[in-house]
Parts: sequence; C-alpha cells; structure tokens
Amino acid sequence: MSTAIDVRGLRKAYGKTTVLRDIDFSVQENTICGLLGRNGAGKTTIMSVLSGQEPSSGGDVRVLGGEPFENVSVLSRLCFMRENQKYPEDFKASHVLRTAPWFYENWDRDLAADLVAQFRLPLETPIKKLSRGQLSSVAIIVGMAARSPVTFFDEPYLGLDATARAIFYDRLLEDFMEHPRTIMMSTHLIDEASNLLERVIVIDQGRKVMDADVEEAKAAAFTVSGPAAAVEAASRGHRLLRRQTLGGLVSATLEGQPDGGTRALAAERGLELGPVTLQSLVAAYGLLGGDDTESPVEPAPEQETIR
Ligand SMILES: Nc1ncnc2c1ncn2[C@@H]1O[C@H](COP(=O)(O)OP(=O)(O)OP(=O)(O)O)[C@@H](O)[C@H]1O
Repeated sequence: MSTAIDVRGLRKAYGKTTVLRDIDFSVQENTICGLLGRNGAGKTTIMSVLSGQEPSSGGDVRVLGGEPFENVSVLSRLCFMRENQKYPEDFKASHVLRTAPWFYENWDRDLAADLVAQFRLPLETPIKKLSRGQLSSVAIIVGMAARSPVTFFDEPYLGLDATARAIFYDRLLEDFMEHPRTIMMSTHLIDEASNLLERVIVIDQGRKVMDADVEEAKAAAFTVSGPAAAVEAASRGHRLLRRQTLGGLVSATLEGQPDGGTRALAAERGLELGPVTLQSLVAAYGLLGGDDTESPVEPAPEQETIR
C-alpha cells in the first residue's frame, strides 16, 4: 500500500501566532483516518493546508505524491468539505449537484440522487435558506458522491439529527468498502464515528499528541468498575489513565490488559472489566477537555461481568 498523505515538520503561522508546530504523520492509501482534538487544536488548519487551500509556513506536505498548494494535478484528486462551505449567492442544492461533476471526475450521479432522497434534502430551496443540518447534508452528499481519491470532511455532521448521522456513517462505510479511498475526517463525536476509523491522529495546541491504529490503541487499555476500594486494588500494577466517580462507585481506565490476578480479583469482588471506548481513551489522555472528565460513570458497551 502506498502513502496518500505525508507530512513532515509542518508549521503554520498566522502573523506572529504559530498554530501548528512540527507535525509529522503519514496516512496510507485507502484508510479512514480521524483527526481529533479540542476546539482550536488545529484540525481545520491541517486540512486546509493538506487540501491546498492555504500554504504552510514550513515543513514538507505531500498529498498523492505532490505538494498540494497551487498544484492542479493534486488538487483535481482532492475533495475538501468544510464546515462553513461557501456556495455562490442564490445557489440551490440542485445547482450544486449539477455543477459538481465538472470538478470531480469520479462523480456518481446515482449515489448523489440516492443520498438526496435519504437525507430528504430539498433541492430547490436556496442554499442560504437551508437549515444547518440540511447544509451539512449538501456537503456530505458532495463529499461522498465525488469519490475523490483523497477526501477531507471537517466536522461534517453539524446540525444533523441522529438518524441522518447514522445514515452518513453507514453509507460512507458501505461506499468505502466498494470504492476504497483515503478519507480524513475531523470530529468531536468520537464514539459515534469510531466504527469508521482505522487510524486516529490527535492534535493538541497545534502539536500531534497521539497517532495510533484504533484497534491497537483500544487493545492497550481496559476499564474496571465497582466499589472504590476494590477498583483500587484491581488497578495495582497498571498505569491509571482516567478515574470517574459516581457515589461510591468508581470506573478506572487502565493501561495494559487485565492479567489472571486482576480477573480473579474482579470475580471475587464483583468488579466489572470492560473494553475501553475510543472516546474514553482519548479523554483518558486529557485530550477532550474538562467537561468530559467530570461526567458520571457510564457502563462501557459489551461489558464483561466477572463473578
Ligand atoms: N486565519 C486565521 N488567522 C489567525 N488565526 C487563525 C486563523 N485560522 C485559524 N486560526 C487559529 O488557529 C488555531 C487552530 O484553528 P483550527 O480552526 O484549525 O482549530 P480546530 O481544531 O479545527 O478547532 P474546532 O474543533 O473548534 O473546529 C485557533 O487558535 C484559531 O484561532
């Protein structure tokens, strides 16, 4: 498999303010990669540079083998759907769908029509009158039907209801299986999108702080929940990544995997051992902001109770 995106020592500054520092990563072709991080971390800026919308201030950026900025041969194979996508004044969704094939050579008309029906998108309403969710669905439909070899989605779900978000995730995965391509998506809805993501890159204050294969990262931690003293005992020998409390109950996210001793202790003291979700893993490294760490204990999905 070859490299679709290669970033070495990327720096971006606006005037005297540096917003990206010394960022390195590469993304293999035909991968769906999540770009995560708190507000203002630098996700949109990275995608803007990778999609040639803005020049970098230093470092080397290659997309499909070439520097994207002002490079038509790279730009013609990219699609960047951003959260505040701009359209010409008085455009309707029908105009967007009619003009999109001029820009995207792999454009799939049937897929676009199918998605319009699924998202219930009104085609003849002026874009500026569409609701926030309908506006997001226009960008999603274009980003998907374009089938560009490299596609960037910047928080594509804003304003979408839960059903529409589920349609987006399901259809994107289905289409990706049939037409593999490289997709980078920034999101704050980590657990919702986690089934899609093979790779995650986490940015914090303009620096890369995590770069991992999702399955490997999830396999490198576990949760243990129950009465505080028992959880404490079961946590010995493991690095504590995160601790949440609710009344007398504690849920700890620990590095590693439970060994025989931990399992036996859990069985004896009625503790629950469970897998870690991507969201809590990212939160465990302190990368989701304060609110999340204050949230009450929630049972992890598919928890295994050892008795
Ligand atoms: N044109 C600009 N001029 C000055 N500063 C900018 C400009 N564009 C972005 N920034 C700053 O760069 C930093 C990174 O912004 P960016 O939009 O990339 O963050 P983000 O991770 O996408 O955030 P969010 O999750 O809130 O969308 C922020 O501090 C932002 O204020």
